[in-house]
Amino acid sequence: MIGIQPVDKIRAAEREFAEANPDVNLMLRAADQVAELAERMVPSGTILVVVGPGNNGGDGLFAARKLVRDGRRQVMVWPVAGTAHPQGVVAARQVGIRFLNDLEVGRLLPDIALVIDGITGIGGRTGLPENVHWFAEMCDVLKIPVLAIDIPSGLAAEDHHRPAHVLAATRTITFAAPKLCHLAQPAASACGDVEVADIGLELPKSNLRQMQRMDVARWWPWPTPYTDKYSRGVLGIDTGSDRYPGAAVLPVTGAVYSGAGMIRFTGPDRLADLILHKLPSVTVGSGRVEAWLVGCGWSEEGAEQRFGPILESGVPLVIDADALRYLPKRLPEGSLLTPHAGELAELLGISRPEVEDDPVGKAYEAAERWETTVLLKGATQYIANPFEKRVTLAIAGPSWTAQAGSGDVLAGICGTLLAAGLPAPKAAALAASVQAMAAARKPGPFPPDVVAQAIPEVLVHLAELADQPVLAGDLTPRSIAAQ
Ligand SMILES: NC(=O)C1=CN([C@@H]2O[C@H](COP(=O)(O)OP(=O)(O)OC[C@H]3O[C@@H](n4cnc5c(N)ncnc54)[C@H](O)[C@@H]3O)[C@@H](O)[C@H]2O)[C@H](O)CC1
Repeated sequence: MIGIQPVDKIRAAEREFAEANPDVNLMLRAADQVAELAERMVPSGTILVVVGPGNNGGDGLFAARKLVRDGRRQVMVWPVAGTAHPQGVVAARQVGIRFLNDLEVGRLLPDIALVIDGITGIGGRTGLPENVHWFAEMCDVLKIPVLAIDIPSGLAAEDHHRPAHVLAATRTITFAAPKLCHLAQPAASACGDVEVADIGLELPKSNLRQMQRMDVARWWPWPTPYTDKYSRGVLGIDTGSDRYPGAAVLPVTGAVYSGAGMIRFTGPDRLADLILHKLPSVTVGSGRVEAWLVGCGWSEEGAEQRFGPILESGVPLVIDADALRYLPKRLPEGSLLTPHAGELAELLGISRPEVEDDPVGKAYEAAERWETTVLLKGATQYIANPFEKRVTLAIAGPSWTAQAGSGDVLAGICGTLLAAGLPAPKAAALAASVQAMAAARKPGPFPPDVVAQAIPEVLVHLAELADQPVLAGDLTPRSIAAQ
């Protein structure tokens, strides 16, 4: 698990560090790491460092000096605000770095091997300074690699929005810990691969975190020689309707391919036949279960009658789709709600854009209101845990999972894990992460049931990795795709 840090905590840690280590210059440490990464990205060629008026620009200027000294290559600086970090400017001038104006930048840009973005960092407000819009567009058109220092300029550290104008990065090097913009979509799509550099800051535990592959490997309920189908967990599934027959098949597919010990399907008989045709290991009819999955594709007719007896069973429930409309005030302990943004808006009596503007806050609000875990689905999936007062981001996958039926499969995976006895926050975080990793193995328009069929491969791979102390390359969807 990696903690996502807000700007005030980073600044406080920086102050504490400075008081305890008056002789250490954090900016130089940051600049050294920027220069090192730049060298790795482009071993030769001219580098243009674009700097703003703040300390982010200071990092850029000291990195420029280091690049000239170590690499003896041409490095140029464009101070976009006219002024820049005074000591940084002196340091850059001392090694003969050339400072450019807008016209010169426009002329020289096609020959630049790498742009280092030091316009704004954690002090940045959303939106790029206007005089840089053309530059961001040219970098994109000319496909010039961009290394962002701390935060790609145009993004705000704690905001998941991606504004119209942003200097999109190929890679971002951030310090001490990731910020929300690095991990939450759509902002994350402007960060490229994100590297977290240790500059010596000590940070407190964060209540906003992101799953890592090692967490999935550690928490997965791996079967042991003592396991049988009952101890692995029996999951009851009541989903689908004549109008939505696929919503019976897809959750069951998710549950089977994520390793449910046994599945009891209690939806309409005609749909049971459909399921058995594809997945003959599923049993039909009621019996003892450890958890229920309800709601996918119920449509409105008869929904309440289906829900009533299942609610009374008292076992933990995964409550998806249509069942979210009939929530009682108190839910069985250990239950999990799995709304998308529209469903969460309906639950809270607000508009969808209000949820999309503040997904962390709204998922948490619903979790507190129903005293239960909420998995908010979308390009970034948020798991709100009201018991430990925190929100976890699942591992992200490719956007191909944005298709009808993905949520049904995800609900099935959640059901497997609840039935296996996992607490709902862990079950939700594992399920969403594993589905994303499966989708990364099938990065194309594969239907959701085919993506589900890739889950066993992901689990085999994770089981091998589970013995290893460190997993390198976490954090970004691209690194997952590389597995
Ligand atoms: N905290 C650390 O761990 C370390 C951080 N370092 C670097 O310092 C920056 C943060 O520097 P700061 O001076 O506080 O802010 P910025 O440089 O990000 O920007 C401030 C500057 O920019 C103007 N501005 C902000 N947004 C916009 C905008 N949208 N349009 C125009 N102008 C904007 C603002 O008004 C200010 O003038 C951090 O990210 C690190 O890179 C250290 O060097 C190492 C330790």
